[in-house]
Amino acid sequence: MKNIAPVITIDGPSGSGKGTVAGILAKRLGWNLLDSGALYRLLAFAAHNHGVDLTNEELLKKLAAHLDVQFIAATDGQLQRIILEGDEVSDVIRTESVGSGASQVAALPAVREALLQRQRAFQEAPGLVADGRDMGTVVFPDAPLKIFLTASAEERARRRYLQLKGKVEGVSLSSLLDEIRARDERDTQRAVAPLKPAADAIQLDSTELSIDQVLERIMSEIAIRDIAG
Ligand SMILES: Nc1ncnc2c1ncn2[C@@H]1O[C@H](COP(=O)(O)OP(=O)(O)O)[C@@H](O)[C@H]1O
Ligand SMILES: Nc1ccn([C@H]2C[C@H](O)[C@@H](COP(=O)(O)OP(=O)(O)O)O2)c(=O)n1
Repeated sequence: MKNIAPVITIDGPSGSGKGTVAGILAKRLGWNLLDSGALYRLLAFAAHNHGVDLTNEELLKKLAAHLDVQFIAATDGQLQRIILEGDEVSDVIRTESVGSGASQVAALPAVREALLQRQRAFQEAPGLVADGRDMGTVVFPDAPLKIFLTASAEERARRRYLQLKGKVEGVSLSSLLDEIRARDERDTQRAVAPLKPAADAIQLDSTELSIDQVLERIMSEIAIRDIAG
């Protein structure tokens, strides 16, 4: 039977606010959440732990197919928790070095293929908010609402800086800007499922918008489409 749970996709580059907005939206609607970037981050992290080279497509494909991961949904006052092979890794996978590894393994076609069904399995009633790079173009092409969230690279680096300052030692705005630009380049230029807006995506530039203003815009698109009951 066809799965009819509606999906809202939020794609865009690093630091555009996808994860924040997707998390709040899922909570507000009472829907499931797919943080697809976490899967690529988990794979890069697991590869590092198991001594697998980030260019070894065959081994990475196997690792992706057998990733022992649990997503524990957010509850009041607690963020979503991610458990890899029995250990909580929610925070350690968020560093820029794991992000860069994620972007490298994500360019490998066999890895993307191995993670595809795992991502589609999140499409369950009453609905799904999915964030990433190819949610609207490849994973959920029939989603009734697709958002492509952007912001200038300078603003995205500034947001990351504010987010990491005090938590991670030695962060600098200029190195974050370089890393964001390198990741943008790799994610948009790769041959398979590159970062780009779906033809039917609504493009939102959040450079000058607050998180609440972005949410307001998305809520009005949801209301227009009447997709959340
Ligand atoms: N519109 C916005 N204005 C200001 N800060 C924002 C906005 N959207 C997100 N942020 C902040 O920017 C940082 C990165 O956001 P995040 O949701 O992790 O981005 P992404 O998932 O696209 O990488 C977080 O600290 C978040 O609170
Ligand atoms: N659907 C997705 C999600 C992430 N990726 C890749 C590309 C990204 O640079 C890395 C990390 O993604 P993630 O969304 O966690 O990163 P940001 O929070 O945007 O910095 O994974 C992807 O190729 N496809």
